[in-house]
Amino acid sequence: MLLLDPFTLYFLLMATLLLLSLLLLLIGHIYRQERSLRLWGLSGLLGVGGVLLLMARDVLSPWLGVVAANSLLFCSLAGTWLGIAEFQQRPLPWRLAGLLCGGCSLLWVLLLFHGDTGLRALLYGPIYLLFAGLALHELFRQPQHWQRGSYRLVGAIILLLMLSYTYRTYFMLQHPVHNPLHNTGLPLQQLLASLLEFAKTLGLLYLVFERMQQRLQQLAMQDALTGLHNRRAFEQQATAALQHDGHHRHALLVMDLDLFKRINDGHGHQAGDAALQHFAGLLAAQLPAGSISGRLGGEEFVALLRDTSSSQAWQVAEAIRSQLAANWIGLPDKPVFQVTTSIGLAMRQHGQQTLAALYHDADMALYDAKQRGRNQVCSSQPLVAVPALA
Ligand SMILES: Nc1nc2c(ncn2[C@@H]2O[C@H](COP(=O)(O)OP(=O)(O)OP(=O)(O)O)[C@@H](O)[C@H]2O)c(=O)[nH]1
Repeated sequence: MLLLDPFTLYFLLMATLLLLSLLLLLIGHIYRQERSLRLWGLSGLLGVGGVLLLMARDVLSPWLGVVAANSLLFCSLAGTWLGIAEFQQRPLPWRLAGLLCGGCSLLWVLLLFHGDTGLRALLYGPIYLLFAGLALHELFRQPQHWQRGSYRLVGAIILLLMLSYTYRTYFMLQHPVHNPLHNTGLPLQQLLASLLEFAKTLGLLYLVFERMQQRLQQLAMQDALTGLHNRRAFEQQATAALQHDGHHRHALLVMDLDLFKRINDGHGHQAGDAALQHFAGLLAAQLPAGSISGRLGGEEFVALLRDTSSSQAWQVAEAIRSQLAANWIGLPDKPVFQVTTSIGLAMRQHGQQTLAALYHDADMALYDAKQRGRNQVCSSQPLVAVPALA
């Protein structure tokens, strides 16, 4: 078996981190909306550059090696933190990051003059801990992120990194005059820290992909105009609800805006869109909590009212109808107009009734409402029209 010494492993890790950083920059270039990826890619490049400079300090001048390398490493830490702030869609604390990096580098230079390695070591740990702490703070700014497994995983990796930096400080204090290249203890710690940095970058990448997937899922399930569920999402959620609460009474409302073609023709397509959005807002305000609503297409909407009686469902439908009829809709600099809706209501008769069967009953009731002159609610059982409230 090929056994690699810690240094070879360390160099291999650095090479992998370099490739990963380049990959992040490439993906960040393709998915331009994810600027955090580019910041993390840059942070990785700075980190690798800093380590290489540190290692080459015997060849280059110690000044260049130590001062430039540490400055790059501080900027790399700031890059991770800025990337997380960007990922959380917060204004980037550029100035603060610049001030911190500049301040840390300056302190480092001053301590070089002082020549006390112990003091430098004491400064080293807190700077790393500060940047890791800022990254953690940004990651868990929203309390709901504590509930998310992926966030907790990245948080745990950053905590381990903080432990590793603390140990590094302790080690440097114990061995004040050391050369990291020829010391036996430090490379192992450096190996561990690099592995954790690597894991952290992968974890952050995972967070971005998770969010991209959520966005795609949202796009696939949401009606773009109204923000309501689209047909597929409504069918999925309503079917699950019917299966889950089999013994409860549910009501289905199928709603179709009246003579919508006239609104489009008379006021323009934009006004028609505004009417659809207005109606979606009305549904959100009038439907009881726990209801599932959606836009099936065109000017047809649907809502499943869970655990409700027929009189409650009737009242909700009637409130939606009368509120819509009572409101004027308008666009800036355009004449206002009114729109009405016809609604078909069906109550679930028994536990086995499917969504398709329920929809069929409600659709028949809607047809009846249209036939009776529109702007009214009709129920499938018994199939009668009930006088409008207003
Ligand atoms: N503005 C706008 N119009 C849409 C959209 N989707 C469908 N429509 C229009 O909605 C109209 C539906 O017309 P019809 O199916 O004839 O129904 P209606 O005029 O509402 O008549 P009734 O249903 O019988 O009351 C058509 O003119 C479609 O072009 C949309 O997303 N935005």
